[in-house]
Amino acid sequence: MKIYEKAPAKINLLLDVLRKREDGYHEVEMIMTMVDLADRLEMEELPRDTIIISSQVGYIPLDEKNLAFQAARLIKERYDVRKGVYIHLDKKIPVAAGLAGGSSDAAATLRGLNRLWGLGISEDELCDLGAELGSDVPFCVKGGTAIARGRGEKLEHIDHPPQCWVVLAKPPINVSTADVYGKLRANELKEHPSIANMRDALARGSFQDMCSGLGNVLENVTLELYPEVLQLKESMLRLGADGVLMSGSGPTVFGLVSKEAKLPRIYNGLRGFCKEVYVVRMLT
Ligand SMILES: C[C@@](CO)(OP(=O)(O)O)[C@H](O)COP(=O)(O)OP(=O)(O)OC[C@H]1O[C@@H](n2ccc(N)nc2=O)[C@H](O)[C@@H]1O
Ligand SMILES: Nc1ncnc2c1ncn2[C@@H]1O[C@H](COP(=O)(O)OP(=O)(O)O)[C@@H](O)[C@H]1O
Repeated sequence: MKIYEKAPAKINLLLDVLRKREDGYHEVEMIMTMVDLADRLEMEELPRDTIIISSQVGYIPLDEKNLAFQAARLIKERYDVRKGVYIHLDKKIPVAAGLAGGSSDAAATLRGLNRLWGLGISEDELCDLGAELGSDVPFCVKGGTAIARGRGEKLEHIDHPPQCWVVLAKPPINVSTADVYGKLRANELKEHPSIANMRDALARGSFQDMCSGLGNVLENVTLELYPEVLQLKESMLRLGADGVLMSGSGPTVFGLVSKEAKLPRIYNGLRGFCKEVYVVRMLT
């Protein structure tokens, strides 16, 4: 039997860091939501007790470094499953982009293998397993729109954003999340974006207030390392996006757009100097 799972990308409408913790992670407050750009996973049981990963792209690891591999190994160990699985990753989400592609693949693997092997694991338990794989995996297990606290694993679901277009542009650089957090001076942050205002904007369905409430304290760190990300932000605004922000640790920049008629100008303008541009919808 073959089963399929979609693994959508996330964006951070808001990302605040409260402090650095003793364990090296940062205490965060984020508002995350999913967009309609997804990897597609195909999973099939194998007669041998092994995990095999394949993908149509050549630039991700296919061994135990792959987060889908780690998710399959974890679920097999924890639930004593002595069966094998073949997982094909049809990658559509840009890699190391701040869009949680790997985390979403891990989450989709947990959901998929729970189904394939009829394990009856609850969604909350899948989230706990996911937290062992990465801070963003629990959110990717549940999806929706949520405030994520702790190191990202404590979730509170909130209202979805008002429907709009999301333009994603990824410059040709790979950003390491650990590097960006490592360079952040969390105790010296002067300004913090307001979770309360953003939550309120979503509750009221106010597109305008959502755009003006966007904020990400990791942005300045990545902008300093890669000035082209700032150029991308400025171009998106100039071309007519209503609100613009870097997602996660970057380097992908997203623009929120309410009017479809604005899209061709923004898309064509960005494609002039950035190969990876996607126009998608919020996944509500
Ligand atoms: C920044 C965010 C925002 O959504 O996303 P991305 O840019 O990676 O998509 C996340 O916080 C990333 O989550 P994720 O990519 O799952 O991170 P992990 O694998 O758990 O951690 C990678 C490294 O980032 C740092 N890290 C991560 C999360 C956190 N709350 N504090 C940290 O300091 C740690 O140095 C850790 O070793
Ligand atoms: N299934 C996967 N898809 C993409 N990248 C993966 C996967 N498994 C492991 N990786 C590795 O994880 C790193 C981060 O990738 P990704 O999750 O796409 O980025 P981000 O953390 O910025 O959202 C990359 O360096 C990549 O080599």
